[in-house]
Amino acid sequence: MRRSQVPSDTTDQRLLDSRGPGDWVHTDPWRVMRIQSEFVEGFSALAELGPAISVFGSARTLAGDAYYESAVRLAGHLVQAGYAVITGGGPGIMEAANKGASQAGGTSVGLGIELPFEQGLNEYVDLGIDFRYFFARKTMFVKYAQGFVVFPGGFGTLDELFEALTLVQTGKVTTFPIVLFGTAYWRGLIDWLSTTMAAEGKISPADLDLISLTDDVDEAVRVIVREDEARRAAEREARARVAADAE
Ligand SMILES: C/C(=C\CNc1ncnc2c1ncn2[C@@H]1O[C@H](COP(=O)(O)O)[C@@H](O)[C@H]1O)CO
Repeated sequence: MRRSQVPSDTTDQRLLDSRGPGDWVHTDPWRVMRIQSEFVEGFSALAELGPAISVFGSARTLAGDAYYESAVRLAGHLVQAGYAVITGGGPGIMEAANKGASQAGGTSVGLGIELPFEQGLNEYVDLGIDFRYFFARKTMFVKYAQGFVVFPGGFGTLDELFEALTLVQTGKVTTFPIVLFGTAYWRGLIDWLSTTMAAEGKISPADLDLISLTDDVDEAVRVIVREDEARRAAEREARARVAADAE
C-alpha cells in the first residue's frame, strides 16, 4: 500500500497498545490465528532456502556511505561462499545487502515489517515476505540463518543483535557466529560490555567471545564460514555418536 492507502497504525501497535478492561478477550484469540498464519507463511516460504546469513544495520544509511558499499560487497562474497542473504527488506544497509546478493546472482531475501511509515520492500529483494508482527519476523531471521553480520545501526539493529546474543548465550541456538562490522562504531559498546557489564558480573567474560569485530569484508566472511563449518562438523559427529549408540 502507498500514499493515502497506508493505514496510520499497525497491527503490532493494535495488539500491544490495547489495555482496555476485558475487551481484549473478544479480539486477541482471533489475532492468534493471524499470528499463526505469519509463522506458517514464513516457514513455508523459507523451508528450502538452504544456508543463509542475516545482515542487519541502519535503515538510514545512504548509498555511497562506506558501510553501504561494504554491505553490498559483503553480501556478494556471502553468495560466492554459498549463502543466501536475509535482511529486513527495507532501505539502508538492508537494501545494500539485498543489492549485493541479487547482483551476485544469489538468493536475496527480504522480511519486511508493517510500519506506520510504510516503504515497501527494496527493489533488490527477490524473495520477499511481509510481516505484521516483529516477533514472528525475528524468529525467521534466526531460524533460517547460520549467522548474523551486524552493521552500524540504531534501536532496530541493537534489538536484533541482542536477541541473537541472548539466544546463543542461553543455548537456544548453538554455535551461531555474530560479526559486528565497523570497529569505530561498535568499539564503545564492546568496551562497555567488557568494563561494565562483564566486570559487574551481569554476563560472564566468555559471553564476549560470542562476538567478532571487524572492518574487513573478507574477514567477516571467513569468520562466518569457519564457524559454520565447525558447527556442521559437530553435528556430523553428534549424528555418528547417536548412530553408534543405536547399534
Ligand atoms: C526508518 C526508515 C525506514 C524503516 N523501514 C524499515 N523497513 C524494514 N525493517 C526495518 C525498518 N526500520 C527498521 N527496521 C529493522 O530494524 C533494523 C534497522 O533499524 P535501525 O533502528 O535503523 O537500526 C533493520 O535491520 C530492520 O530489520 C527509513 O528512514
